[in-house]
Amino acid sequence: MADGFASAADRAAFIAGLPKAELHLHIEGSLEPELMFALAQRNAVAIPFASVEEVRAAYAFSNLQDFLDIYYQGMGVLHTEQDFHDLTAAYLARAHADNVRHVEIFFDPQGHTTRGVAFATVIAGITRALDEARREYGLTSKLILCFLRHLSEADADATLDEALPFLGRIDGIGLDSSEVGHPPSKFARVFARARALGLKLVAHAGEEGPPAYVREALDLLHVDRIDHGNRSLEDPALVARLASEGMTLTVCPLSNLKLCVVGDMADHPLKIMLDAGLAATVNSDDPSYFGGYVGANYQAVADALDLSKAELLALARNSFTGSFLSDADKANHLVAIDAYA
Ligand SMILES: Nc1ncnc2[nH]cnc12
Ligand SMILES: [Zn+2]
Repeated sequence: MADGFASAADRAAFIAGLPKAELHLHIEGSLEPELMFALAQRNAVAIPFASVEEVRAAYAFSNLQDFLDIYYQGMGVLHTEQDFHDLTAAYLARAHADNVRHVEIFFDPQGHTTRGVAFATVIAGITRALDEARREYGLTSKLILCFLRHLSEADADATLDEALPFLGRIDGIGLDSSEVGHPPSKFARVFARARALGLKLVAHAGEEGPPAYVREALDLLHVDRIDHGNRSLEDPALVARLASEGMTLTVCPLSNLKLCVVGDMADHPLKIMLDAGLAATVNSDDPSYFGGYVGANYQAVADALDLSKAELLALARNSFTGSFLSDADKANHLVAIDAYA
Protein backbone atom coordinates (compact mmCIF):
# COMPACT_ATOMS: atom_id res chain seq x y z
CA MET A 1 0.00 0.00 0.00
CA ALA A 2 1.22 3.48 -0.85
CA ASP A 3 2.75 5.73 1.81
CA GLY A 4 0.23 7.32 4.14
CA PHE A 5 -2.55 4.73 3.82
CA ALA A 6 -3.38 1.56 5.74
CA SER A 7 -5.62 0.16 3.00
CA ALA A 8 -7.35 0.93 -0.29
CA ALA A 9 -10.51 1.77 1.70
CA ASP A 10 -8.49 4.24 3.76
CA ARG A 11 -7.27 5.94 0.58
CA ALA A 12 -10.80 6.01 -0.88
CA ALA A 13 -12.10 7.76 2.23
CA PHE A 14 -9.22 10.25 2.05
CA ILE A 15 -10.00 11.04 -1.60
CA ALA A 16 -13.70 11.49 -0.84
CA GLY A 17 -13.01 14.08 1.84
CA LEU A 18 -10.15 15.87 0.09
CA PRO A 19 -11.06 19.49 -0.82
CA LYS A 20 -10.74 19.82 -4.59
CA ALA A 21 -11.05 22.26 -7.46
CA GLU A 22 -12.12 21.05 -10.88
CA LEU A 23 -10.50 22.98 -13.76
CA HIS A 24 -11.43 20.95 -16.84
CA LEU A 25 -15.12 20.20 -17.19
CA HIS A 26 -17.23 20.66 -20.32
CA ILE A 27 -20.72 21.35 -19.02
CA GLU A 28 -22.26 19.73 -22.11
CA GLY A 29 -20.21 16.62 -21.29
CA SER A 30 -22.02 16.28 -17.97
CA LEU A 31 -25.33 15.54 -19.72
CA GLU A 32 -26.41 12.22 -18.22
CA PRO A 33 -28.51 9.92 -20.43
CA GLU A 34 -31.47 10.26 -18.04
CA LEU A 35 -31.47 14.05 -18.44
CA MET A 36 -30.92 13.69 -22.20
CA PHE A 37 -34.15 11.66 -22.37
CA ALA A 38 -36.06 14.05 -20.14
CA LEU A 39 -35.00 17.09 -22.20
CA ALA A 40 -35.69 15.32 -25.49
CA GLN A 41 -39.23 14.76 -24.27
CA ARG A 42 -39.63 18.27 -22.83
CA ASN A 43 -38.47 19.87 -26.10
CA ALA A 44 -39.96 17.29 -28.48
CA VAL A 45 -36.52 16.54 -29.93
CA ALA A 46 -35.98 13.14 -31.57
CA ILE A 47 -32.94 11.18 -30.36
CA PRO A 48 -31.68 8.02 -32.01
CA PHE A 49 -31.85 5.93 -28.82
CA ALA A 50 -34.67 3.85 -27.39
CA SER A 51 -33.43 3.71 -23.79
CA VAL A 52 -30.89 5.02 -21.32
CA GLU A 53 -29.10 1.67 -21.60
CA GLU A 54 -28.83 2.09 -25.36
CA VAL A 55 -27.27 5.52 -24.89
CA ARG A 56 -24.69 4.18 -22.44
CA ALA A 57 -23.91 1.29 -24.79
CA ALA A 58 -23.12 3.83 -27.53
CA TYR A 59 -20.39 5.36 -25.34
CA ALA A 60 -17.59 3.16 -26.67
CA PHE A 61 -15.00 5.35 -28.36
CA SER A 62 -11.75 4.60 -30.11
CA ASN A 63 -10.58 8.20 -30.37
CA LEU A 64 -11.53 11.83 -29.73
CA GLN A 65 -13.55 12.24 -32.94
CA ASP A 66 -15.73 9.18 -32.15
CA PHE A 67 -16.66 10.86 -28.90
CA LEU A 68 -17.14 14.35 -30.37
CA ASP A 69 -19.65 13.04 -32.93
CA ILE A 70 -21.92 11.72 -30.18
CA TYR A 71 -21.22 14.68 -27.87
CA TYR A 72 -22.46 17.22 -30.44
CA GLN A 73 -25.48 15.06 -31.14
CA GLY A 74 -26.26 14.78 -27.41
CA MET A 75 -26.20 18.52 -26.80
CA GLY A 76 -28.96 18.91 -29.41
CA VAL A 77 -31.56 18.34 -26.67
CA LEU A 78 -30.53 21.60 -24.93
CA HIS A 79 -32.80 24.45 -26.00
CA THR A 80 -34.13 26.63 -23.20
CA GLU A 81 -32.61 28.59 -20.36
CA GLN A 82 -34.16 26.02 -18.01
CA ASP A 83 -32.36 23.21 -19.87
CA PHE A 84 -28.96 24.87 -19.40
CA HIS A 85 -29.82 25.57 -15.79
CA ASP A 86 -30.86 21.97 -15.08
CA LEU A 87 -27.75 20.59 -16.80
CA THR A 88 -25.45 22.86 -14.78
CA ALA A 89 -27.30 22.35 -11.49
CA ALA A 90 -27.04 18.56 -11.86
CA TYR A 91 -23.28 18.79 -12.43
CA LEU A 92 -22.78 21.14 -9.48
CA ALA A 93 -24.70 18.82 -7.13
CA ARG A 94 -22.40 15.95 -8.19
CA ALA A 95 -19.30 18.09 -7.78
CA HIS A 96 -20.42 19.18 -4.32
CA ALA A 97 -20.89 15.51 -3.37
CA ASP A 98 -17.22 14.96 -4.34
CA ASN A 99 -16.08 17.80 -2.06
CA VAL A 100 -15.31 20.10 -4.97
CA ARG A 101 -15.05 23.62 -3.56
CA HIS A 102 -14.36 25.51 -6.81
CA VAL A 103 -15.06 24.76 -10.49
CA GLU A 104 -13.94 26.33 -13.75
CA ILE A 105 -16.55 25.28 -16.28
CA PHE A 106 -16.16 25.17 -20.06
CA PHE A 107 -19.07 25.73 -22.39
CA ASP A 108 -19.24 25.45 -26.18
CA PRO A 109 -21.51 28.30 -27.38
CA GLN A 110 -20.98 27.47 -31.05
CA GLY A 111 -22.53 24.05 -30.38
CA HIS A 112 -25.73 25.94 -29.50
CA THR A 113 -25.80 29.14 -31.55
CA THR A 114 -25.36 27.12 -34.77
CA ARG A 115 -28.61 25.33 -33.80
CA GLY A 116 -30.46 28.60 -33.29
CA VAL A 117 -30.13 28.80 -29.49
CA ALA A 118 -29.31 32.37 -28.41
CA PHE A 119 -25.99 33.03 -26.67
CA ALA A 120 -27.95 34.87 -23.94
CA THR A 121 -30.09 31.78 -23.26
CA VAL A 122 -27.02 29.61 -22.69
CA ILE A 123 -25.36 32.13 -20.36
CA ALA A 124 -28.54 32.84 -18.39
CA GLY A 125 -29.20 29.16 -17.65
CA ILE A 126 -25.62 28.31 -16.71
CA THR A 127 -25.06 31.37 -14.54
CA ARG A 128 -28.35 30.95 -12.66
CA ALA A 129 -27.20 27.49 -11.57
CA LEU A 130 -23.70 28.78 -10.71
CA ASP A 131 -25.20 31.49 -8.51
CA GLU A 132 -27.45 28.98 -6.74
CA ALA A 133 -24.50 26.64 -6.06
CA ARG A 134 -22.56 29.47 -4.52
CA ARG A 135 -25.47 30.27 -2.20
CA GLU A 136 -26.44 26.67 -1.39
CA TYR A 137 -23.07 24.92 -1.20
CA GLY A 138 -20.51 27.73 -0.99
CA LEU A 139 -19.20 26.28 -4.28
CA THR A 140 -17.44 29.01 -6.29
CA SER A 141 -16.96 29.03 -10.05
CA LYS A 142 -15.44 30.61 -13.14
CA LEU A 143 -16.85 30.29 -16.63
CA ILE A 144 -14.69 29.65 -19.71
CA LEU A 145 -16.01 30.04 -23.25
CA CYS A 146 -14.42 27.48 -25.57
CA PHE A 147 -14.01 28.00 -29.30
CA LEU A 148 -14.55 24.93 -31.48
CA ARG A 149 -11.24 24.52 -33.28
CA HIS A 150 -12.70 22.57 -36.23
CA LEU A 151 -14.50 25.82 -37.16
CA SER A 152 -12.72 28.88 -38.55
CA GLU A 153 -11.00 31.64 -36.64
CA ALA A 154 -13.56 34.03 -38.16
CA ASP A 155 -16.31 31.97 -36.45
CA ALA A 156 -14.42 32.20 -33.16
CA ASP A 157 -14.07 35.94 -33.64
CA ALA A 158 -17.82 36.30 -34.24
CA THR A 159 -18.47 34.23 -31.09
CA LEU A 160 -16.22 36.54 -29.09
CA ASP A 161 -18.28 39.45 -30.46
CA GLU A 162 -21.43 37.74 -29.19
CA ALA A 163 -19.81 37.27 -25.79
CA LEU A 164 -18.95 40.95 -25.33
CA PRO A 165 -22.20 41.90 -23.52
CA PHE A 166 -21.61 39.02 -21.07
CA LEU A 167 -17.97 39.52 -20.17
CA GLY A 168 -19.02 40.30 -16.60
CA ARG A 169 -19.82 36.56 -16.33
CA ILE A 170 -17.12 35.08 -18.52
CA ASP A 171 -13.66 34.69 -17.02
CA GLY A 172 -11.71 33.13 -19.84
CA ILE A 173 -11.62 31.49 -23.23
CA GLY A 174 -10.50 28.03 -24.26
CA LEU A 175 -9.99 25.91 -27.35
CA ASP A 176 -11.52 22.46 -27.77
CA SER A 177 -12.92 19.93 -30.27
CA SER A 178 -10.92 18.05 -32.95
CA GLU A 179 -7.27 18.76 -32.22
CA VAL A 180 -5.20 17.19 -34.99
CA GLY A 181 -5.16 19.43 -38.09
CA HIS A 182 -6.37 22.44 -36.10
CA PRO A 183 -3.23 23.77 -34.37
CA PRO A 184 -3.29 26.62 -31.87
CA SER A 185 -1.66 28.91 -34.48
CA LYS A 186 -5.02 28.96 -36.31
CA PHE A 187 -6.45 30.97 -33.38
CA ALA A 188 -3.56 33.32 -32.54
CA ARG A 189 -5.42 36.52 -33.47
CA VAL A 190 -8.64 35.79 -31.57
CA PHE A 191 -6.64 34.74 -28.50
CA ALA A 192 -4.68 38.01 -28.68
CA ARG A 193 -7.97 39.88 -28.81
CA ALA A 194 -9.33 37.97 -25.80
CA ARG A 195 -6.11 38.64 -23.90
CA ALA A 196 -6.46 42.37 -24.59
CA LEU A 197 -9.99 42.13 -23.13
CA GLY A 198 -8.47 40.82 -19.88
CA LEU A 199 -9.74 37.27 -20.29
CA LYS A 200 -7.82 34.24 -19.00
CA LEU A 201 -6.62 31.84 -21.69
CA VAL A 202 -6.54 28.05 -21.83
CA ALA A 203 -6.31 25.56 -24.69
CA HIS A 204 -6.58 21.82 -25.17
CA ALA A 205 -3.16 20.77 -26.43
CA GLY A 206 -1.27 17.50 -26.52
CA GLU A 207 -4.35 15.32 -26.02
CA GLU A 208 -4.04 13.76 -29.48
CA GLY A 209 -1.92 16.52 -31.03
CA PRO A 210 1.90 16.57 -30.97
CA PRO A 211 4.16 18.42 -28.51
CA ALA A 212 4.52 21.18 -31.14
CA TYR A 213 0.87 22.10 -30.48
CA VAL A 214 1.66 22.55 -26.78
CA ARG A 215 4.55 24.84 -27.74
CA GLU A 216 2.24 26.83 -30.02
CA ALA A 217 -0.31 27.19 -27.21
CA LEU A 218 2.47 28.64 -25.01
CA ASP A 219 4.25 30.79 -27.58
CA LEU A 220 1.45 31.91 -29.90
CA LEU A 221 -1.65 31.86 -27.68
CA HIS A 222 0.14 32.74 -24.40
CA VAL A 223 -2.13 30.42 -22.44
CA ASP A 224 -2.41 30.45 -18.66
CA ARG A 225 -3.04 26.67 -18.54
CA ILE A 226 -2.76 23.66 -20.81
CA ASP A 227 -5.73 21.30 -20.98
CA HIS A 228 -4.52 17.67 -21.08
CA GLY A 229 -0.91 18.14 -22.24
CA ASN A 230 -0.17 14.39 -22.16
CA ARG A 231 1.96 14.32 -25.30
CA SER A 232 4.30 16.97 -23.84
CA LEU A 233 6.06 14.01 -22.26
CA GLU A 234 7.47 13.07 -25.68
CA ASP A 235 9.59 16.25 -25.60
CA PRO A 236 11.96 16.47 -22.59
CA ALA A 237 12.86 20.12 -23.24
CA LEU A 238 9.16 20.99 -23.27
CA VAL A 239 8.64 19.11 -20.00
CA ALA A 240 11.50 21.07 -18.42
CA ARG A 241 9.99 24.31 -19.65
CA LEU A 242 6.46 23.50 -18.41
CA ALA A 243 7.91 22.55 -15.03
CA SER A 244 10.09 25.66 -14.70
CA GLU A 245 7.19 27.92 -15.72
CA GLY A 246 4.89 26.20 -13.21
CA MET A 247 2.36 25.65 -16.01
CA THR A 248 -0.74 23.84 -14.79
CA LEU A 249 -1.87 20.81 -16.79
CA THR A 250 -5.53 19.81 -16.44
CA VAL A 251 -5.23 16.04 -16.80
CA CYS A 252 -8.30 13.83 -17.24
CA PRO A 253 -7.57 10.16 -16.45
CA LEU A 254 -10.91 8.50 -17.27
CA SER A 255 -11.20 10.58 -20.44
CA ASN A 256 -7.72 9.45 -21.48
CA LEU A 257 -8.74 5.84 -20.96
CA LYS A 258 -12.10 6.12 -22.78
CA LEU A 259 -10.57 8.01 -25.74
CA CYS A 260 -7.63 5.58 -25.95
CA VAL A 261 -5.03 8.26 -25.17
CA VAL A 262 -3.80 5.59 -22.75
CA GLY A 263 -4.37 1.86 -23.26
CA ASP A 264 -4.64 1.00 -19.59
CA MET A 265 -4.98 3.14 -16.46
CA ALA A 266 -1.84 1.44 -15.11
CA ASP A 267 0.01 3.17 -17.99
CA HIS A 268 -1.40 6.62 -17.22
CA PRO A 269 1.43 9.21 -17.09
CA LEU A 270 0.09 11.18 -14.11
CA LYS A 271 2.78 9.94 -11.70
CA ILE A 272 5.49 10.56 -14.30
CA MET A 273 4.16 14.11 -14.64
CA LEU A 274 4.32 14.70 -10.89
CA ASP A 275 7.79 13.17 -10.67
CA ALA A 276 8.92 15.50 -13.48
CA GLY A 277 7.81 18.50 -11.42
CA LEU A 278 4.76 19.27 -13.58
CA ALA A 279 1.79 21.02 -11.94
CA ALA A 280 -0.69 18.30 -12.89
CA THR A 281 -4.30 18.30 -11.73
CA VAL A 282 -7.08 15.68 -11.92
CA ASN A 283 -10.34 16.47 -13.72
CA SER A 284 -13.33 14.73 -15.29
CA ASP A 285 -13.55 16.40 -18.77
CA ASP A 286 -16.93 14.93 -19.85
CA PRO A 287 -18.02 12.84 -16.86
CA SER A 288 -21.27 11.50 -18.27
CA TYR A 289 -19.50 10.12 -21.33
CA PHE A 290 -16.31 8.89 -19.64
CA GLY A 291 -17.72 7.07 -16.64
CA GLY A 292 -17.06 9.27 -13.64
CA TYR A 293 -16.93 12.65 -11.95
CA VAL A 294 -13.80 14.12 -10.42
CA GLY A 295 -13.81 11.88 -7.34
CA ALA A 296 -13.96 8.78 -9.55
CA ASN A 297 -11.05 10.15 -11.60
CA TYR A 298 -8.90 10.57 -8.47
CA GLN A 299 -9.95 7.10 -7.33
CA ALA A 300 -9.27 5.32 -10.62
CA VAL A 301 -5.83 6.82 -11.13
CA ALA A 302 -4.85 6.49 -7.45
CA ASP A 303 -5.71 2.77 -7.49
CA ALA A 304 -3.98 2.08 -10.81
CA LEU A 305 -0.79 4.00 -9.92
CA ASP A 306 -0.88 3.36 -6.15
CA LEU A 307 -0.69 7.09 -5.41
CA SER A 308 0.51 8.14 -1.96
CA LYS A 309 -1.11 10.63 0.39
CA ALA A 310 1.58 13.18 -0.50
CA GLU A 311 0.83 12.76 -4.22
CA LEU A 312 -2.93 13.16 -3.72
CA LEU A 313 -2.36 16.25 -1.61
CA ALA A 314 -0.08 17.68 -4.31
CA LEU A 315 -2.80 17.12 -6.94
CA ALA A 316 -5.41 18.86 -4.80
CA ARG A 317 -3.05 21.76 -4.02
CA ASN A 318 -2.25 22.09 -7.73
CA SER A 319 -5.96 22.32 -8.51
CA PHE A 320 -6.29 25.46 -6.38
CA THR A 321 -2.96 27.08 -7.26
CA GLY A 322 -3.71 26.51 -10.97
CA SER A 323 -7.19 28.03 -10.70
CA PHE A 324 -8.15 31.57 -11.63
CA LEU A 325 -9.11 32.41 -8.05
CA SER A 326 -7.49 35.40 -6.34
CA ASP A 327 -4.30 34.79 -4.37
CA ALA A 328 -6.22 35.32 -1.12
CA ASP A 329 -8.86 32.74 -2.08
CA LYS A 330 -6.17 30.27 -3.16
CA ALA A 331 -4.41 30.72 0.18
CA ASN A 332 -7.64 29.98 2.09
CA HIS A 333 -8.15 26.76 0.15
CA LEU A 334 -4.53 25.70 0.73
CA VAL A 335 -5.00 26.23 4.47
CA ALA A 336 -8.04 23.94 4.32
CA ILE A 337 -5.99 21.26 2.56
CA ASP A 338 -3.20 21.56 5.15
CA ALA A 339 -5.79 21.14 7.90
CA TYR A 340 -7.20 18.07 6.12
CA ALA A 341 -3.76 16.50 5.65
N1 LIG B 1 -11.63 15.97 -24.28
C1 LIG B 1 -11.99 16.86 -25.20
N2 LIG B 1 -11.09 17.22 -26.14
C2 LIG B 1 -11.43 18.10 -27.06
N3 LIG B 1 -12.62 18.67 -27.16
C3 LIG B 1 -13.55 18.34 -26.25
N4 LIG B 1 -14.82 18.76 -26.10
C4 LIG B 1 -15.33 18.12 -25.05
N5 LIG B 1 -14.41 17.30 -24.51
C5 LIG B 1 -13.28 17.43 -25.24
ZN1 LIG C 1 -11.71 18.69 -22.51
